Amino acid sequence: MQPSPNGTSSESDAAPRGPVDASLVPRFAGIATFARLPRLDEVDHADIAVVGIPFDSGVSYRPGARFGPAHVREASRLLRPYNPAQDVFPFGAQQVADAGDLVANPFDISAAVAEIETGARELGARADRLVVIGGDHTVALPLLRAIHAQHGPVAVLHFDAHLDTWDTYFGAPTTHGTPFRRASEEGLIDLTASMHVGIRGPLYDKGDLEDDARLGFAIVTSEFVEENGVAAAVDRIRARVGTAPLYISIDIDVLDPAHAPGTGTPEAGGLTSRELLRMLRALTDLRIVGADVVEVAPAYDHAQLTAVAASHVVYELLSAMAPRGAEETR
Ligand SMILES: N=C(N)NCCCC(=O)O
Ligand SMILES: [Zn+2]
Ligand SMILES: [Zn+2]
Repeated sequence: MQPSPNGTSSESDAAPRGPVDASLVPRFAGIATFARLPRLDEVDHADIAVVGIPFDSGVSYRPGARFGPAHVREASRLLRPYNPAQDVFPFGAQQVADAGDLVANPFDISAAVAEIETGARELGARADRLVVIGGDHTVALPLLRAIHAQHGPVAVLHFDAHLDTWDTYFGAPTTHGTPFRRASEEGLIDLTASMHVGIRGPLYDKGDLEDDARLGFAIVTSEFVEENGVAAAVDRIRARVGTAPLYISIDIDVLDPAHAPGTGTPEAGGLTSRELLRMLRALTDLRIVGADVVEVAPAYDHAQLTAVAASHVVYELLSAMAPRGAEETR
């Protein structure tokens, strides 16, 4: 294989352009794109664009997820080309590129949501699928609007400590605690195939769960995973999602604060990063049409714990989305 001057490896024009080779350029050198991948403007077309949305004006508690994309990119420098857990080269089996960040108005949530939807739709012309790094969970609503325009109602597999199907906060309908209620009301999701995983902690009222079920979500709680194990949780997820086009939304606070302290609304009693990664690895053959990883807030992080976890979550998503063919390429 001929390394190019910037240390990226590419065997021919047709092969995907992969990350900067860490054996040629130290992984701590250079400007951080996700996993040191090429930028979207450096490739003709991407199968998947990784894109940041530095927006956190929808938070109900600790702010700071606007700095999530940069923090996750920094921690992603250590990722390597081959994923043995899924036996795939996620950057060789498909072209993945970093599209930078979408611009979202920090002072006007409605304007931001419109900008995010437009930005996602426009990116859709240059990349087949998007994997988004948030940003707070508000961003899932415009992303689902863009996905719906392309695919119709999708199964939403939502990993989170929180339901995020609440109605309003201080009268505001568009916040990080409400995206999936709005999405359900707008007909964006498949009400027979959507599910929350990792739910735990105090609610506002008993009726929250009744509302949530009516809005189309089944639930695998964090406690269910503890009592029955990952394999049983995966069985329930796969039975629910079936063959529907699947959008995966991962709030990093689904992890226990011991595994992901850097987030705005932490809840005790969460999943381990090992459990979450195992669940994602079991989704390989599902029809994943897009994904987000949200709520990483670096100000509360320590030693990049949360960002390392989030970067591996993105890596498992990209691996699960990679086509499986006869030829194994890096
Ligand atoms: N989407 C996240 N992370 N949290 C929603 C929590 C809403 C609340 O403060 O009750
Ligand atoms: Zn949450
Ligand atoms: Zn959330």
